[in-house]
Amino acid sequence: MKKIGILTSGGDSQGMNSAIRAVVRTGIARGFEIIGIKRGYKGLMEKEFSKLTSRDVGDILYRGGTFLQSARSEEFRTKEGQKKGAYNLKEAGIDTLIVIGGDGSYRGAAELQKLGIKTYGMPGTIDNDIPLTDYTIGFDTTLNVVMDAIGNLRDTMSSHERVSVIEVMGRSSGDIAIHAGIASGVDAILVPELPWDLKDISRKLKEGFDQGKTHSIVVVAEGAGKAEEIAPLIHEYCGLDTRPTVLGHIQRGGTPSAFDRVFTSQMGHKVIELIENDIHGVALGIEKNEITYHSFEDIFTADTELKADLYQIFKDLI
Ligand SMILES: Nc1ncnc2c1ncn2[C@@H]1O[C@H](COP(=O)(O)OP(=O)(O)O)[C@@H](O)[C@H]1O
Ligand SMILES: O=P(O)(O)OC[C@H]1O[C@](O)(COP(=O)(O)O)[C@@H](O)[C@@H]1O
Repeated sequence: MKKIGILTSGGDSQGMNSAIRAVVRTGIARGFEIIGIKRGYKGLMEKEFSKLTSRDVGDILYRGGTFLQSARSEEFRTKEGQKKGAYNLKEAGIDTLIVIGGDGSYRGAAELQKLGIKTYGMPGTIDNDIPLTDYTIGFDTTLNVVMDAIGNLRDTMSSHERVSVIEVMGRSSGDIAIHAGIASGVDAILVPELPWDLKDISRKLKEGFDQGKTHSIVVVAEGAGKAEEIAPLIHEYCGLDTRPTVLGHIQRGGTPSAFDRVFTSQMGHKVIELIENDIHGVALGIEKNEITYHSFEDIFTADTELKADLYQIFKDLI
């Protein structure tokens, strides 16, 4: 019976469990054996393999995180580590591997493809920073978590007439900040992809308070700066009382949204179809509401989309 390996790698994201469940259940129904690999490429190095049954993936659909767990592996970054990974898979009779993770995980999968393993990627990162997919796994859930947190902060900031400076995740992407910022009607959004002028922002915040506002919210993507540094600067520039909040890993938890559950189920189903058709060396995505796939090479060379149009909408709405 053909064996298919599956692992989750890099930062976990809400919906990974749903994707694993869909792969296991569809795969078994089509006559494949699904082998779960624990702790991403780290577990691949250490041969942490075990066969997954339909029952093993019961009760995980609505849980955040990944029951296969995730890790980062320095050993796997090396050529020797990658050869060891391919060897460990072949030794266990696994010639096909599904990797759920972000850009780094995709790079590892592409290396394994060159070493004779048929690999597949699924975009598992809350940051939404994988090209050729409109959404990544967990992004939608994270937006809802951030939106709730901003709502809570707004309540208390309003009572005390303060400015809340909220740092959200996104090492090199402003997607969480822009989407959550628009959804929450915030006053300023700082992202790594676009320039910003803190003195100008501070002046506008002050104008708002002078016109009767009782609170203001500034969202900062972590790749653009630190809330702990930006909050005192705003105070220095305009005199308003400010408070920094780093949302941190709270954003990566929580039960997956309906959107994240449904599209990961579709992707898990689709990847088994690709395996049956012997199409490999590709990563899946969702584009215009359709599950699509592209070669790793196309993903690595695609332009990283700047969300300038969405940012412009935000500017027009404040
Ligand atoms: N350029 C690369 N080549 C091969 N493997 C890589 C590469 N970059 C990252 N990896 C592997 O993928 C793992 C996850 O990558 P990382 O960048 O931490 O997360 P993500 O996949 O979420 O971007 C790393 O720990 C490493 O083992
Ligand atoms: O949990 P860690 O290892 O501190 O990683 C934090 C990072 O995880 C992320 O949420 C997502 O990163 P990945 O692309 O590795 O999934 C980043 O925005 C953040 O900088």
